[in-house]
Amino acid sequence: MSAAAIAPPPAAVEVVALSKRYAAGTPAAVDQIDLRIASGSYCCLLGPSGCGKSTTLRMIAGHESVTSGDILLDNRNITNLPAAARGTAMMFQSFALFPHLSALDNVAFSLKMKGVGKAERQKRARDLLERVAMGHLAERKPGELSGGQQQRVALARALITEPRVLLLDEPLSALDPFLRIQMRAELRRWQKELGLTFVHVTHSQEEAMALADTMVVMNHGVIEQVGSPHQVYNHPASEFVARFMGGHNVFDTPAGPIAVRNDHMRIARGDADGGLAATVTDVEYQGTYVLLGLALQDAAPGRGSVSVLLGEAAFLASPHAPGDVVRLSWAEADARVLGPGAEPPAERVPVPAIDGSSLARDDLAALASMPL
Ligand SMILES: Nc1ncnc2c1ncn2[C@@H]1O[C@H](COP(=O)(O)OP(=O)(O)OP(=O)(O)O)[C@@H](O)[C@H]1O
Repeated sequence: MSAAAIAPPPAAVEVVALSKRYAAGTPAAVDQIDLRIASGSYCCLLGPSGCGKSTTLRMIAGHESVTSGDILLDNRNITNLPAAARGTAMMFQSFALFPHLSALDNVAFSLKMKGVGKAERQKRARDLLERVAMGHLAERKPGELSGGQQQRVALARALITEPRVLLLDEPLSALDPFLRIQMRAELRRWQKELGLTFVHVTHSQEEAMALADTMVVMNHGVIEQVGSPHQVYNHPASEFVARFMGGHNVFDTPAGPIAVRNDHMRIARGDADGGLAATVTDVEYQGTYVLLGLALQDAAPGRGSVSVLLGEAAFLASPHAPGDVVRLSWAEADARVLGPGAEPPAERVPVPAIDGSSLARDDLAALASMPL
């Protein structure tokens, strides 16, 4: 079966000044974010717990109401449409499969709800299960499948509605670490094969780096940075992004804070000239690399911890042990000047409705509150 037979062309997703406030008087969970996700791309929403990434995904899915702002799919305003009419499908963390139904019936379920005849829905479900290499296990119930197999069934079930955008909420976190890496490669392969737009929420930097064409780093309900994994890792926009992505040291300089990747740090003996004096506190052997933890000798409180990642051969050629005093430096070209980070936005003037359906939302709300 060709990818084209599974789904219509993928759609670009756009959110405009999108906000969610769960209760009056509380901070916005999502605060007037603007984002455009390219058609056919793999986008990861990334950030620490509580940053608003799941709320954003649920608003795109139609599982959460929008406080203000708009969501567009290929320029069609879907903000007020019910979840089933949006052209999106959601794949959940726990896969949410029905335990009493076979894999085949799980996949066919939404077609049954739509009134599609048994023969037709079973054929389409079987085709999709074949597509995700699960045809031979179609009669098994979820409890008789491994985590990875359940994930494939969940994917087939999401795809049966022919979505233009697949929304994935921490889809790998229920899997053990080994399977997670395997399934992440499968997700990436499926996305490329199907050519769909995937929007994937994760709190794992590593997962986002491995999967995304575009990473969206969120913090406190706002977007800190949007870019390819390479851009975000090599040019973190703010101290928050540098620290959240990991693998960076932040130094205060007269020109403001800078970030230097820990594998770009230079380390010299304590009696060398120049650089910052530091004491080695930890040595962690990681195989290919050795990670040194160090304490800077002159640093403001809370800003003295740094790390240096050395290749195994470099470390063995010049080993370090806890207690060693060293001097740290970096090439100027490896220093990234950090910006102040995203600020909570000022109240914005509402954006005019793109196709009038934002107005329709207010009209609907007014109608809904009218006595019959
Ligand atoms: N149903 C709800 N009612 C009230 N507040 C909520 C609700 N859901 C989320 N929140 C709050 O909104 C903020 C953003 O939550 P959200 O679940 O979007 O974050 P997240 O980044 O996905 O976090 P996690 O990785 O822990 O799921 C948090 O402060 C959270 O407590």
